Amino acid sequence: MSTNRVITVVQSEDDVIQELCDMIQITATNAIEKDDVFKIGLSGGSLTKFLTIGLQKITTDWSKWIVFFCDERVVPVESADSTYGIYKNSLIGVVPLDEDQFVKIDPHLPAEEAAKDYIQKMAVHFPPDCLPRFHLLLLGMGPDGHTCSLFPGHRICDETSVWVAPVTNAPKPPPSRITLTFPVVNNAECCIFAITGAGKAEIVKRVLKEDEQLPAGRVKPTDGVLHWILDSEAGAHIKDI
Ligand SMILES: O=C1O[C@H](COP(=O)(O)O)[C@@H](O)[C@H](O)[C@H]1O
Repeated sequence: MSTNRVITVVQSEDDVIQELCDMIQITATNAIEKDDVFKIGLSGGSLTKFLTIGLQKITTDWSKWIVFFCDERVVPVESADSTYGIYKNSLIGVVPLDEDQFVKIDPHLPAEEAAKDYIQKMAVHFPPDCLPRFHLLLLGMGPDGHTCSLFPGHRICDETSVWVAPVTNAPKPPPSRITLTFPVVNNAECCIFAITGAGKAEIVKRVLKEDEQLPAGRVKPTDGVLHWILDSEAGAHIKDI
């Protein structure tokens, strides 16, 4: 099986949010029709802003959503660095998602234990004895080409034995994190990168040239679809690929 990659360049950040949320709505509808549940993984960073704005506008059966994290920072939920904390404050009460629909890390554990605990929590929602297959993973990318908390050159980029790995020395603060590993990311039915801004144009070009030194360039769902949604600034150099 090869990855089906689709690149969409739109004008502005607002257009990226619109395109992203249209895709989320379609993917959720299809998943609920097929499996009676929608299993989605969220990232942090700029995606939190996109979803806070965009998810309010979609039409879906929210009761069927189970929301996981592609990565999470091991910090208290009250911290501005907690990805769950951001979604909790910006989404709950705004869209009809309950706190218990989020599969959250235990931020009181050290990263190693939090990763093991998260694997147990994930296992409740996926069939036994096979890799979890998410309906949708929403991914971001840092200007260094990291995605989830998979940073360039970090040994966990080559981790194949666990679904979720701890990171205790992330080069971007906060240092303590957990992250899905590549086997799980690449087993998803669909992955979407939503990227904006001129600061990411150069790295977008490198990743789309399939530079496998860069973690984002290693996202290649083995039996799924990979979407890149870019604004005109982030997509400025893609004619050169
Ligand atoms: O630290 C993180 O960074 C990436 C990228 O963030 P962005 O602000 O450049 O969009 C994000 O996808 C990841 O979830 C987060 O933990």
